[in-house]
Amino acid sequence: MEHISEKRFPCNANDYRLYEEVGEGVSATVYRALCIPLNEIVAIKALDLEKCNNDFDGIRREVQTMILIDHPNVLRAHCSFTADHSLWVVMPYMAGGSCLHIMKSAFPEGFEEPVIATLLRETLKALVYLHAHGHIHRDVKAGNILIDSNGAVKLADFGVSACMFDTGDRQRSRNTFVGTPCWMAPEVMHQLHGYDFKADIWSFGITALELAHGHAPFSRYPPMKVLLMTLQNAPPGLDYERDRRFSKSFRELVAACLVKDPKKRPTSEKLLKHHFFKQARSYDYLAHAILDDLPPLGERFRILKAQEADLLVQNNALYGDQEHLSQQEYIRGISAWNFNLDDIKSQAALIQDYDLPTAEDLNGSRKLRDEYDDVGITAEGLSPERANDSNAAPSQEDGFNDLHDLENSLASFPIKPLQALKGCFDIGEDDEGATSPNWKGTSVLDIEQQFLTKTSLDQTTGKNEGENSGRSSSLPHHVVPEHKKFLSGSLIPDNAFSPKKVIGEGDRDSLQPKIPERNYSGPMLYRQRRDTNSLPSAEDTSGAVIQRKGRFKVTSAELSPKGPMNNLFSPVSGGPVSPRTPNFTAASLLPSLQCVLQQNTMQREEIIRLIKYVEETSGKACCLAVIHILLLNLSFHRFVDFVFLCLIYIGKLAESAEASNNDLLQITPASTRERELHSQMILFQQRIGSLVEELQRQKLKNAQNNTSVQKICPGDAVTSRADSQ
Ligand SMILES: Nc1ncnc2c1ncn2[C@@H]1O[C@H](COP(=O)(O)OP(=O)(O)OP(=O)(O)O)[C@@H](O)[C@H]1O
Repeated sequence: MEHISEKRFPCNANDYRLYEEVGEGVSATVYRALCIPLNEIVAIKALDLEKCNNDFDGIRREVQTMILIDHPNVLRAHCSFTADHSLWVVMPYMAGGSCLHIMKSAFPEGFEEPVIATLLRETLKALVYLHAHGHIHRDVKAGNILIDSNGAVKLADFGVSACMFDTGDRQRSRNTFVGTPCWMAPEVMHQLHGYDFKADIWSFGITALELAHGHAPFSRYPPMKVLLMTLQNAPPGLDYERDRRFSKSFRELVAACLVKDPKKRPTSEKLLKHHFFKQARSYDYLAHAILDDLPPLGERFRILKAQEADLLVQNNALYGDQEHLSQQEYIRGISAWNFNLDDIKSQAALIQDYDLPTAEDLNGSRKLRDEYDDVGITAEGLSPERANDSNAAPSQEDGFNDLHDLENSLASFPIKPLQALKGCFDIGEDDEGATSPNWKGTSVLDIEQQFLTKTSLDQTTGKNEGENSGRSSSLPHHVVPEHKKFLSGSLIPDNAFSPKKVIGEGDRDSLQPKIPERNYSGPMLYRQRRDTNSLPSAEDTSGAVIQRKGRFKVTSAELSPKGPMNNLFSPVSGGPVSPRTPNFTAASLLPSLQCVLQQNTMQREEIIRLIKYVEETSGKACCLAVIHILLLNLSFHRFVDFVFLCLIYIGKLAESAEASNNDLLQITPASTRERELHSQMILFQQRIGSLVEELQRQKLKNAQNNTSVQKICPGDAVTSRADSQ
């Protein structure tokens, strides 16, 4: 590949002497150099072929364009040739460097309007020429506007330029995704209907703002966000209040260029006739206005590069791997065109809603006005209040997040920006399905969230991004990864209650689920209710609390058999006392035993009184009948008392018998029944005698057993022996 201009620049690397580096791009380094045979200072752009991803067609197109074009405002290549792994493009040396570098070095807040008008007029002349010859530059920006030492202005860099004659059918629109995000026209971003030379007019309008402010709108944001803001926000522009130093004609020129509908943008030729350019001046004026007192280009570039290195170090310390963000590339003068969608998508994963400090920020010279512009508010798009309030930082509601205003603000835009996003970023069907089919509704939030709300940091410093980040953090409700359903059906995490919490009886009771009341029939109903729901206090119960089982209490009353005759009386309250009361001590039993004896004595006296009464009135047989009745009605545990009474009575009978000697036998029963009862009484007497004898035998037997047990136990024997010794 070898091309020679009319001047016959040599195509051999040995004929050139490289001096200092004066510029750096994505894939190229630009050197000031000396063409030795011609003794002429040139610029050599060394394109690293390995970094060009084998895009030889692109390189060929750029070089062809640079050689074939012939216009005083378009940078032309002298020749090109390969050297080692690089392609060298020899071109005129523009000693003033790019407008971007000039601003970075001496005009961080932008140029004065006559300078801007002059620069833009010359640039526009280049565009008129290129468009007339079927070229779309596609990368118009301050970094590609070069200035010669005499103030001449040339549009450079055709790395992404497109020739509309490439296919031979005068194709006037393209369908490739190239350019630099901040300067990229919306129709270039969405890729749905292609674009034409009007895309350069949009970039021209962005460049006008760049020259006015020192930076392009959205330049501090990563590419993905720039794309979204460009598509969703109202077009950027000059603000009435903040940009008072600029003329109305300048605002109108910018507004004319930055219309989202490319059809409504003027052509470059028409734009060149805009009255704004009446204030444009000569090359000499330009040279004096912006190049005087500037150090040589190489030195400026070295200083800028050192600043960039410092910034990278600081940003790396602050934000880690975020050094690829566009602001840094912007400072470096790298346009980052030729980026591809994969790169953007990977950057989207790194998007943070904070601002990286710029060189100006670090120097404390950043103006709020710049931030104002960065959110993309046109002067025309501002409310009167906002336009007059110079201190009011714009919020994202100015179009970025307000979905309803969004479509309205883009009324002139031919394609819905959200669909454009869909086309741009290969949102798959699944992604689409995951969002609402209504683009005006949730889907924009989904996309926004997908690309922008990966923000986990809110490190804004009171700038408009603070609002944005806050808004971004408000994720749509259906994208709440932390809120997962519990399969158990409970929305409360299983560990909502501390598993290590010691649950006391009361706590456990309170945590117990309420047991539905069972419908017990019969007498159990009342008792069950008392047990489960209306358990009275110990003071309310008819008996003392014997045992607790959870929230259930067993009382003596519930353990005692029913019926007044079955109850013993409490010596204190007179209430029933359970005979099965466990763990009673002897001291506690003593009052009860005394009570029992007293009670028995009273009953015994009562029985004796009754027997005497019967005896006096109905004879001994009737008395025995009373005893029999008493026997049948007494419970078993009163049997001892009864036997005791019977013994007393029988003893009296015996005394009576002994006293009367055969009187009993001689008693003549009054009736047959009386005789039967008499015989039964004798039988009872005999049985009682037998029982007494049996009882005595058992006592004796037990005494003997105890004696034998003591003899068998060896421990006791040993112990007793030891004790005795
Ligand atoms: N002829 C020239 N004379 C002086 N400086 C130049 C010249 N050409 C380029 N430069 C400087 O070198 C920088 C990078 O050049 P260029 O833009 O062509 O490289 P690139 O790889 O295409 O970068 P980018 O991606 O920014 O377009 C320019 O911004 C400019 O400052």
